[in-house]
Amino acid sequence: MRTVVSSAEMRAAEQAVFARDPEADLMGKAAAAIARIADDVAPDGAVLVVAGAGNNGGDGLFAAALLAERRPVLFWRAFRDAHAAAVAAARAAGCREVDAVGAVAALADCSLVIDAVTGLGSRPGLPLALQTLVDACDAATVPVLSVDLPSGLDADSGALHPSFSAEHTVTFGSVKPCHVQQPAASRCGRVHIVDIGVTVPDTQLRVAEAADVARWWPRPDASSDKYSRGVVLVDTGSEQYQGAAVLSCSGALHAGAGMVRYTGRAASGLILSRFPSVVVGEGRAQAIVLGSGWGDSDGGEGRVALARMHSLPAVVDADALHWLPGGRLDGWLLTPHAGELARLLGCTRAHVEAHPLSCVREAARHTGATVLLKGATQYVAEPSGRVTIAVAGPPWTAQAGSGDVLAGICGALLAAGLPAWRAGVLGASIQAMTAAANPGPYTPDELAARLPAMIAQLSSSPLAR
Ligand SMILES: NC(=O)C1=CN([C@@H]2O[C@H](COP(=O)(O)OP(=O)(O)OC[C@H]3O[C@@H](n4cnc5c(N)ncnc54)[C@H](O)[C@@H]3O)[C@@H](O)[C@H]2O)[C@@H](O)CC1
Ligand SMILES: Nc1ncnc2c1ncn2[C@@H]1O[C@H](COP(=O)(O)OP(=O)(O)O)[C@@H](O)[C@H]1O
Ligand SMILES: [K+]
Repeated sequence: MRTVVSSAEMRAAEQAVFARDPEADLMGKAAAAIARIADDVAPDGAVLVVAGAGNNGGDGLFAAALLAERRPVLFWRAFRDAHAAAVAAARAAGCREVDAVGAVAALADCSLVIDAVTGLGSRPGLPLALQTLVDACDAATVPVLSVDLPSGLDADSGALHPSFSAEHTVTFGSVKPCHVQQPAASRCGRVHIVDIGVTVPDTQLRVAEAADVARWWPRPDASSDKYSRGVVLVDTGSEQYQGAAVLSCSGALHAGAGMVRYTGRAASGLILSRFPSVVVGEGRAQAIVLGSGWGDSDGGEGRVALARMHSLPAVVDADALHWLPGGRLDGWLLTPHAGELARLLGCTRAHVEAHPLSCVREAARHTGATVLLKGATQYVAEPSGRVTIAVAGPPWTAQAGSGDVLAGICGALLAAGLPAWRAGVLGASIQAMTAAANPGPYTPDELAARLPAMIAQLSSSPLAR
């Protein structure tokens, strides 16, 4: 699990270092890391460093000085002002200064551009001369290594603004929101996190990693039976949306449920023909999955209320989200997409998309449930305000039916005894990781069938220990 720190939290942590040791050379360490990564990702050829007026530019120019010991380096002061000591170091090391026109012209001969224009102090957007260079970089397909973040983005959000598109980003201490929240995250390329001696604080935002999924995924042992592994009661699908029932059962079974009981309104013969191990009808269970593919079929309110009376953990998906009972929904996992969350909160989808973190937190705080907001970035918010971002995957899973499979996976994890936040994080992560390992337009049921291989691989990998 990695902590995600805001620019203010990072600055405070940096100040704490200087309070302890006023001579601490954080910029020197940052510059050394930038130079090392630059040599790794583009070992030969000239480097163009584009430097801004603040410390981000300072990092880049000190890195320029180090790189100039072994290769040609050019630099452009994009705002004229620049960190004076760093400019002096770059000049003394033999770096050649160019102007805006020279920077664009230099792209033809450069193997790497280091974007050190703005970092934590970045205001969204780029001045025209810089935008011209960014366009030229994109057209010339010269790889960009961004320092801290692609200049132009806002460190503290996932929103898109005119910015560099980096192939690599080197950041310090820990990731910032723009590195892990889409769509901004897609501009960061591969993110290298470098320890420069700043102690990162614990925060209310974290991002899960493959190792967390491997460690926490429930595995049967010699004492396991179908009940201890977890029985999931699945009330999904309807006459109109029969496929949703098949998909959520598939998700639960392929995620390792001990047993799936189906109590929904789709034709049981259809489900049994795909999954003969499913047991049709009520019975003992440890978790319930509700709502995927209900459409406007009757009795939603009563079915959700009944589930509440069972006092079991529940995954509440899709149409069941319209029928949330009053009171605190402790132990429940709500799985809305942005439109469904907007309806829950009484705001617009655009508002949720612009402010996903605050919206998902608000829904969890208001309902007392854990809320998994689905989409390109998947946020799992607990009523306490803590949010965990699931492992990211490719956009191939953006298709009808993925959410139904995900609800089933989360149901299996709840039934295995995982707390709701962990079920949400692991469910969303394993689906994304399976899609990443099987790139292409696989249907949701084909991807569900590939979950067991992914789970087996993770469980036997060193990450699981
Ligand atoms: N906080 C930390 O722990 C450390 C920070 N370091 C570096 O310091 C950076 C932060 O430095 P600063 O606070 O000086 O901020 P930045 O260097 O990120 O940016 C501030 C400067 O850029 C200008 N600016 C910002 N957005 C602009 C825009 N859209 N158009 C035109 N000008 C714009 C500002 O007016 C200001 O002059 C970090 O990103 C990192 O690279 C490192 O030196 C090491 C440690
Ligand atoms: N851009 C994206 N990248 C990756 N996954 C996505 C993206 N958009 C949506 N998803 C995934 O697609 C699924 C959509 O769920 P949902 O909208 O409920 O679909 P359905 O109800 O049709 O099953 C979720 O599992 C979500 O994680
Ligand atoms: K930058």
